[in-house]
Amino acid sequence: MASITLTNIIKRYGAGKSANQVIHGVNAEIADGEFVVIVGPSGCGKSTLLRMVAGLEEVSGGEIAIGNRVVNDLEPSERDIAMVFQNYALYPHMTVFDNMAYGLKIAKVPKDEIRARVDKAAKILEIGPFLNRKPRELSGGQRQRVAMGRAIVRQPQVFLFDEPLSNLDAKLRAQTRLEIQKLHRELGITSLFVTHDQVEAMTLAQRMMVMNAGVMEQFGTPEEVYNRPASTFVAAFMGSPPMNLLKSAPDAPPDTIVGVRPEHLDITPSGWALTVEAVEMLGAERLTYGRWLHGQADELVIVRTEEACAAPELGQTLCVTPRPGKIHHFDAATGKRKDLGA
Ligand SMILES: Nc1ncnc2c1ncn2[C@@H]1O[C@H](COP(=O)(O)OP(=O)(O)OP(=O)(O)O)[C@@H](O)[C@H]1O
Repeated sequence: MASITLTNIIKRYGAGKSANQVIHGVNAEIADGEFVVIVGPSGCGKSTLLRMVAGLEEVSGGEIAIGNRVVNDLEPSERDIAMVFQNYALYPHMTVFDNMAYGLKIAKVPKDEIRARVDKAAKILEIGPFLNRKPRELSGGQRQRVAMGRAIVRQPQVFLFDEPLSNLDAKLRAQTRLEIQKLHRELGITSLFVTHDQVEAMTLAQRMMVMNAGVMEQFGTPEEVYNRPASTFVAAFMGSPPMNLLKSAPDAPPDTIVGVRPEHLDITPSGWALTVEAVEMLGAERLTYGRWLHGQADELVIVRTEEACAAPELGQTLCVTPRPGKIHHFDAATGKRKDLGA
């Protein structure tokens, strides 16, 4: 196993005047055995970052080290990594066993050893009964497990996952998420996992890197990222519905955006007076969308309450108060959290 160190990583596509820089100096230290998720919206550069660690993309600047070895100039096959892709990339004409064994055969691992490693991985992933089937005879979830099995048998220092769950339906995705967690607990292999799905990121990550337009906005545990977002971008990206970000809250310091999560607004006899515009019933909870007119300002505020609370009527006035200690302050010019480091 090994740590991964990213030092001032830069990526440019193209050259000269048409060069397009898509990664702008990422620094991160991923500990030996850690499970780190790279999350961010489409186009933010997460796949590019992962592919640079894999050696599938060249690094334009900076240094990537796996363990104590700088790998910038090493071929993917020399990096001691295994990658699991979104589309599984299984060989259709080979059995499950042969798909899992293929990399080992190429590496001239002895036959007995291959058999033992494939059997062990098949047992962990519960795909033993399918070893003689072809990929087309498997469900999407089973194929995804074969793809993971192929990575496991190589006993790499590092696992790289590129949106491996996005082709699965919601139920299977949730189940496979649990299996990946279990796998990581059992094998303890350093893992980098790319997703655009914040729920996947929150549930899988020991720490997560939140990317925005080629910049790493925050690197922290799910709790840190949710409870102390480093910027308005992170505050809005993590959490559904997102944090309310108010440009002109009364009593706020000048040039400050005030953030309050929808679940941290309590309905009170007085407070911020919202006009209810929409109510959504989501089962265990209810979302109320209210317009807050105060001074020159006109802002939409989302309130999340338990389903048991009385349902607000459209058009009624609803007063809410942020819960003490749950208010976030961001710099209006930069979007950065104001009490960072405090
Ligand atoms: N081969 C390429 N040539 C030029 N630009 C590229 C290339 N690959 C990616 N890009 C650009 O780099 C940026 C980052 O792309 P990347 O695929 O890493 O984003 P992503 O966060 O993984 O997005 P998605 O979730 O949609 O896959 C995008 O603006 C993309 O258009």
